[in-house]
Amino acid sequence: MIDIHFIVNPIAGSGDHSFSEPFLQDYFEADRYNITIKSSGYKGHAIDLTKESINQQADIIVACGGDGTINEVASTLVGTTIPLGIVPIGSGNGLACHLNIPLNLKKALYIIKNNKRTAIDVGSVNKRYFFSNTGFAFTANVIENYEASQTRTLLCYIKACLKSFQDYSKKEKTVISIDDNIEIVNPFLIFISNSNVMGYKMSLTPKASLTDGLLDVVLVPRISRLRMLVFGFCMLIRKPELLKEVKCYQTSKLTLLRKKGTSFESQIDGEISKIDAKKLSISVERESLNILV
Ligand SMILES: Nc1ncnc2c1ncn2[C@@H]1O[C@H](COP(=O)(O)OP(=O)(O)OP(=O)(O)O)[C@@H](O)[C@H]1O
Repeated sequence: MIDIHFIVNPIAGSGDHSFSEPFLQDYFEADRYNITIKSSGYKGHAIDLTKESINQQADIIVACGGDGTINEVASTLVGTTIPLGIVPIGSGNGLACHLNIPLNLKKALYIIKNNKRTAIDVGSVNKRYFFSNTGFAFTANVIENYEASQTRTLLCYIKACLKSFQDYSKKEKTVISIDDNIEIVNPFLIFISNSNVMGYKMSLTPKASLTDGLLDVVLVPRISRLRMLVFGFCMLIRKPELLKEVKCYQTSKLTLLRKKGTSFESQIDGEISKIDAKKLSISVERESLNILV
């Protein structure tokens, strides 16, 4: 028998999800599969549910949600041999999009049933894992405004972007040094990505690969509002490097040092996260997560 545990975020995306044993048994026959369904009740709960499933010797653990839920489940699975399945019922679904996991529920379930595994790279910021991306300044502010809107739709995401453009000039002064050779005063954006999709099929790092042992970095210094709009357009056409102020490169590790500013306002896989440390060590662990694709 194959034990599959589904960890469902009931509020992900539209928040209208019906996972029941009879429904899943239409895809996973009762004589071959044991199905367990767990529902997360609050932020971070999926971590404990995954730990419990590991102790219960699950053969496959499936994250049903968006990038935030995947982060919680996958972070707990790194270093184990248990493969992660993904049912993308979130809003942005960035990692699922990179992996070509269909948004169609039935098709996503067949991918899990096929049991085809691949190992992907995993990013880490001061030992916190990210699978899709992490970012500072504008990208963190967008997520902060998005979370405050309480509704996870594309329209709310666009409104969060517009509000973040307005907020930018009101932010406290920050000075960030990168690998001791680049110093940015009030950066507009620092974005570090493992995957090639941010969410809603948008991308700042279209050339990123989940298996190259590298992170794709996008740095945008302080720019005028007009240049911000041009940058927004370049992002929509997936060519951020067209703006001459933008620096894009790949690396396996980097260090950010906060020389001025009270904390690193950051987002990790689309969830806001304030990091008080002065120094951030960001790196990639090669092919450390098994995933069903
Ligand atoms: N029952 C719950 N109530 C409130 N928040 C929850 C609950 N269960 C999980 N969460 C939190 O909801 C947040 C958002 O989840 P998730 O990322 O899966 O969906 P999403 O934001 O709609 O999708 P995406 O990240 O792809 O845009 C996560 O931080 C998760 O920890």
